Amino acid sequence: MKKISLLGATGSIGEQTLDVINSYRERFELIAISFGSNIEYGRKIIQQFKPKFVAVKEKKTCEQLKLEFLNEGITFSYGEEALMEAAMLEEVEIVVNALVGNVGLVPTLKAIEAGKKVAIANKEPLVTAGHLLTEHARRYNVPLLPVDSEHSAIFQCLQGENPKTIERLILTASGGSFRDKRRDELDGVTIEEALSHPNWSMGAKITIDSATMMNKGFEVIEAHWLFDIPYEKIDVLLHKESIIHSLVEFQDTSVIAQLGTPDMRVPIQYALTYPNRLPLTNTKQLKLWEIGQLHFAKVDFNRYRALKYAYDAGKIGGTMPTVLNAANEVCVEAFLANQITFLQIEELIEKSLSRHDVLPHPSLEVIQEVDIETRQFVKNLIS
Ligand SMILES: NC(=O)C1=CN([C@@H]2O[C@H](COP(=O)(O)OP(=O)(O)OC[C@H]3O[C@@H](n4cnc5c(N)ncnc54)[C@H](OP(=O)(O)O)[C@@H]3O)[C@@H](O)[C@H]2O)C=CC1
Ligand SMILES: CC(=O)[C@@H](O)[C@H](O)COP(=O)(O)O
Ligand SMILES: [Mn+2]
Repeated sequence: MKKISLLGATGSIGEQTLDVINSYRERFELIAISFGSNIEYGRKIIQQFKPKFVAVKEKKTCEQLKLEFLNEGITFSYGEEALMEAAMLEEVEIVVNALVGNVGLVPTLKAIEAGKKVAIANKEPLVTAGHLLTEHARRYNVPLLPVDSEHSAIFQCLQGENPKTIERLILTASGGSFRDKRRDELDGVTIEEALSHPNWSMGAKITIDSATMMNKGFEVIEAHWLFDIPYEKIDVLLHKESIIHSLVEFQDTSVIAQLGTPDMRVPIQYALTYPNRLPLTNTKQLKLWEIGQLHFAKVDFNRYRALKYAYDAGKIGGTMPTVLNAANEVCVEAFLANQITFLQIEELIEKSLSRHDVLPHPSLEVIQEVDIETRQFVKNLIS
């Protein structure tokens, strides 16, 4: 029985992880969950899976649930400490990090320190502090198992291969909600339009990141850290169907790709069962004859400026990716709250990056300071 702690259980990845766990109850046991403010869904998960430990964001939610589940042997806790506790519980073997945002950084470090395998969907900590997470994973000899579809694809393509023979990684990109619009057509786009991803149903934050293509920029940085590949050897390829999830080119010019219908339960389940595979229930098999054609195009960095900022920030390194992520988190939240326009997301990120004096090899403390300072800078600009 694989014992799991699921951080961010009420989100899009969280829900799909629960679906995988539920279809293999004889193999997986949900020991702990965390969630933020979605108490209705959180309550349902507790009723269905009866986890032993529940971490929530607010004290009020914690107190309410304690009363509701009195005498059921469940420990409830709240705040950042609770998230860390959920990541470190003795009996847990694997932590699935399905949180959104940099809030997942410290719990991931703690999970690694506690010797847990980490299935990581939460990409923002890898952008903010990829060096710390990967150094930590090496030091504690713990695997960081990719859940992001592109990274899972690359991970699958690399099984049995010598990493030294990799020529380049090719991340596919759908182009997001506005892929059929020119840059000069992005001026008045609405939140609703931005939230309409062509291929994937995901949480709001990543859907906006896909629309700006900051998501792909984050994935470039994520790939750099997870696979230890220089930025010069990581490409992005526009592929509107999201059927090829990513590709690896080897030195002998062979290219290996991983394909499948867009369903996040595939990479989630692979991370949970790795190095084995299990049948996935209730999903569509890939029928290429029904799709007929797949499309590919080169990325225009002037159209997708956020992607360019991410490459630049990644190459500069140090605290620059921390600034990139922090500014992006504040901007996406502000866009979703109707405080800034879609194009202002890029503008404000560019302003944050260009004023920043990079600090090399930042410690966790430095990263946290830069993160807070950047958020404040962007909030001041917005207000
Ligand atoms: N969705 C997808 O298909 C994919 C997502 N990813 C990445 O996976 C991560 C999760 O994405 P997604 O599932 O879409 O996100 P969602 O917004 O759907 O879910 C986020 C989860 O994190 C919880 N949460 C958010 N903020 C806090 C906080 N401050 N403290 C505690 N818990 C918090 C939410 O709780 P609540 O809702 O209860 O407030 C929710 O459970 C992101 O980093 C994303 O980039 C990567 C590839 C695909
Ligand atoms: C499902 C997944 O992994 C997302 O990160 C997805 O990649 C978003 O699609 P695009 O960023 O390619 O639009
Ligand atoms: Mn992805």
